[in-house]
Amino acid sequence: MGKLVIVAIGGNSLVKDNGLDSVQDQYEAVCDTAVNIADMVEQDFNVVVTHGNGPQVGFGLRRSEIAGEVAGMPSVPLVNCVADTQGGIGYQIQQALTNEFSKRGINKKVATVITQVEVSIDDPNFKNPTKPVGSFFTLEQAELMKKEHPDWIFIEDSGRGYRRVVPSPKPIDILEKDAIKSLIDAGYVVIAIGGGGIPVVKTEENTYEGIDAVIDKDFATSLLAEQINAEILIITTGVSRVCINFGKPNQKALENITVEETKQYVEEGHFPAGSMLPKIEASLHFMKKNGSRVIITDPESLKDAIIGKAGTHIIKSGH
Ligand SMILES: Nc1ncnc2c1ncn2[C@@H]1O[C@H](COP(=O)(O)OP(=O)(O)O)[C@@H](O)[C@H]1O
Ligand SMILES: NC(=O)OP(=O)(O)O
Repeated sequence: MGKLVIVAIGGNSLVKDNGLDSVQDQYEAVCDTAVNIADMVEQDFNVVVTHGNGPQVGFGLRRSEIAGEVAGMPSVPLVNCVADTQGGIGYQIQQALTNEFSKRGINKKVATVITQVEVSIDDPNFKNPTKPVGSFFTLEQAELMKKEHPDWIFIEDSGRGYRRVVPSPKPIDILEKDAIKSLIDAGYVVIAIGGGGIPVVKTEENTYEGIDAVIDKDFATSLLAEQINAEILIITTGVSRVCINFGKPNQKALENITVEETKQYVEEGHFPAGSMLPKIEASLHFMKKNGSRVIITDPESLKDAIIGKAGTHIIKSGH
């Protein structure tokens, strides 16, 4: 079997029009990414796919709230909204990959694993929501909504507008890791920990129960990469390369950077929390463990990125 690569697909990279896209539009974006993943499989990489759900889980939560406001329907807890996005996006990726493999005569099966991820009830992030979900709003729109829903918290998200945030505890363990490993060993392309995984906590009775939060899929992906001993971590997002001085006149795209240089850029504050910082932190965590290379790029550049012709590559010094 070829090198084990984890590809983490950003939730925003599947939504082009701030939530006004239809399910069919999202499926088309998924199909585009599936073409690039199939290219990697044809190059003999052993691929595991994870994905985000930031926009989609926010849309689901809002639909549930509006159904409550308008029709008095019972609300869907945030943890169930996460589970719904894991199933819904997993289904689309699974179908797109299956069809793409069949079209090309690639003899690979695909399976999506509903994945629970353990978090700590004492995680301080429950008191300090940081994960942006749903649509982007102007400051005026956000202020209006805040008047109507005083408990909502908004942040400015990387110059793209204002978004609602929810708690995002750190992942501790992936409950279905053995099932994921077994499927990889059996030759499946596995889709797992969608939306960062369904957050669960261990009870005093040693059982698990869901808790309302959205885990960062980059942190969850780096934990999975460690647990399955992946060699390469690829994070696809809305930009082809990570930049320093992002959005400023002196913005510079990064091609190859060492772990030490990356840490230096973090210290200099080039990566905002809630968008690029978690990707970089997850990458550094992966490189500290078993990782040999991290690539951050957009889905369209995947094929070129894997052969070093696109994307930002984080490598160990001396490579
Ligand atoms: N230093 C940076 N370099 C490149 N992109 C950045 C940087 N800082 C913030 N960004 C923004 O962060 C986005 C990635 O975060 P986000 O959209 O939340 O991720 P995801 O694709 O996982 O949903 C990029 O598309 C870009 O708009
Ligand atoms: N759960 C999560 O991190 O989603 P995004 O990648 O869409 O932000």
